[in-house]
Amino acid sequence: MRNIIVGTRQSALAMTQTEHVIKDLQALCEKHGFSFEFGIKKIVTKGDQILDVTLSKVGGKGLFVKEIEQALYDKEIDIAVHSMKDVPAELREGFVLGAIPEREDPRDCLITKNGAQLDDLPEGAVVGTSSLRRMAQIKAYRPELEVKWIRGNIDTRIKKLQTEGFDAIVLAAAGLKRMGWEDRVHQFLPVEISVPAVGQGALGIECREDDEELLALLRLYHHPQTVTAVTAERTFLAACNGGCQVPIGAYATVGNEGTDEEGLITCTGLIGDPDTSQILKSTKQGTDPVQLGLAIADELMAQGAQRILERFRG
Ligand SMILES: NCc1[nH]cc(CCC(=O)O)c1CC(=O)O
Repeated sequence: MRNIIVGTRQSALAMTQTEHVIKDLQALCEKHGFSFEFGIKKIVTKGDQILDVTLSKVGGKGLFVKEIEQALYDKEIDIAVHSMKDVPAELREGFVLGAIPEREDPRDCLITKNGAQLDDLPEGAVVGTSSLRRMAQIKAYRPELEVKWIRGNIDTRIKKLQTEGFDAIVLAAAGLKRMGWEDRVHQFLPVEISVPAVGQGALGIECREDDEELLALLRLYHHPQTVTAVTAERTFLAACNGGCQVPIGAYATVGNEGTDEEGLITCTGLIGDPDTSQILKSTKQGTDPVQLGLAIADELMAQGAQRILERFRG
């Protein structure tokens, strides 16, 4: 019986995600005859220590991931559970994403003080977000609203909605759903209004690339459509050379099984300018996620994305 140690950040969301993953893996072990036990080790990351600062100001991709990879390398842990949207384009050498399980709701959502939806917020209402991508899209859709920074874990942000003069906040639906807080959501924003972050709603299970017995289990947890969608999105992101601190979003879906469109990928890429509210967007279809991601990046570059990206890359 091998004891698998799962590393996680200590935020409520990270802990919930990790417990959820362990439950799924235990079920797979039972079903397929693996004899693993699972334990949790909490790790404090740099991203967690500086939650009150705009992350783009402190710079660095993968702020939440570095310390966790070090623990994997030192064999203090065997698995790291990440939100895919926090996973940098390239993993440290010697590590792989052993599984990308089925995606939760990819959308952004709105929680408002008085239950209003985005269209009903009065002129001058203050909307809190911690992402340049959300900021650019909300400003473009409702220019008369005031969009302000709000930082902190989701529980902190929900508290700040009540205490710090915000009328609404925008968060990832997936986090709220995993926390069991879906009933607090006043509006799930259609992806036409807010293109989600690359990988939003998906988890990535990282492990050492030579950990064969663990990889055999994780392979059973892989969700092919999610992998294809996230690959298209991440290829687009990498081609734009942007981490999660630039105003970039992408969202891909894979056609329904058993229909004519099985395997057809539809992907939208977005680069927004939170200063001018200019939005560059392109939607394309194809069957190869890498080519699709690259083609969308090319299209946005042709539309002038470079000028926006340069300002935020730092
Ligand atoms: N950047 C923080 C972060 N990383 C993952 C999620 C939500 C869950 C997910 O996207 O899987 C969040 C919170 C948020 O953006 O509201």
